[in-house]
Amino acid sequence: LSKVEEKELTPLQEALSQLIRQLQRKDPSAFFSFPVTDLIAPGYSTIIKRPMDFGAMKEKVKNEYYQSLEELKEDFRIMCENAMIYNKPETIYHKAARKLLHSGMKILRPERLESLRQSIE
Ligand SMILES: COc1ccc(OC)c(-c2cc(C(C)=O)n3cccnc23)c1
Repeated sequence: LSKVEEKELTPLQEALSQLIRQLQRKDPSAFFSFPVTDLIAPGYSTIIKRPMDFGAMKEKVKNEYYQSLEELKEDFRIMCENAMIYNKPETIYHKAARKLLHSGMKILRPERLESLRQSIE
């Protein structure tokens, strides 16, 4: 082990990290990489009750918060829906969120998660 204790990732953490990497490739503008602040989005924190972003997801993987692949899928859906709630339909963020949700649901489709689940059991 190096000086800083390197913690081995569990199979679930490995699978979750791989899924997040694949999902983030569908967000080339990195609009979903970090929390949306009230500074860049006025009133955001009063409108959006469950903020979510890819950085928060990675933190939850690191802290072993997710107990299943489904929980990641739920957070991903919330993240995209937040953007479609706060941002008006004609904005680049609303459009990016709808496109991201669509491509993300292919990456996270049930049969894909089922086979991934079996491979880590
Ligand atoms: C223009 O560059 C950036 C950079 C980071 C962002 O969020 C992390 C956003 C961003 C991301 C969002 C979302 C996802 O709603 N957003 C909404 C209103 C105004 N800005 C944003 C934009």
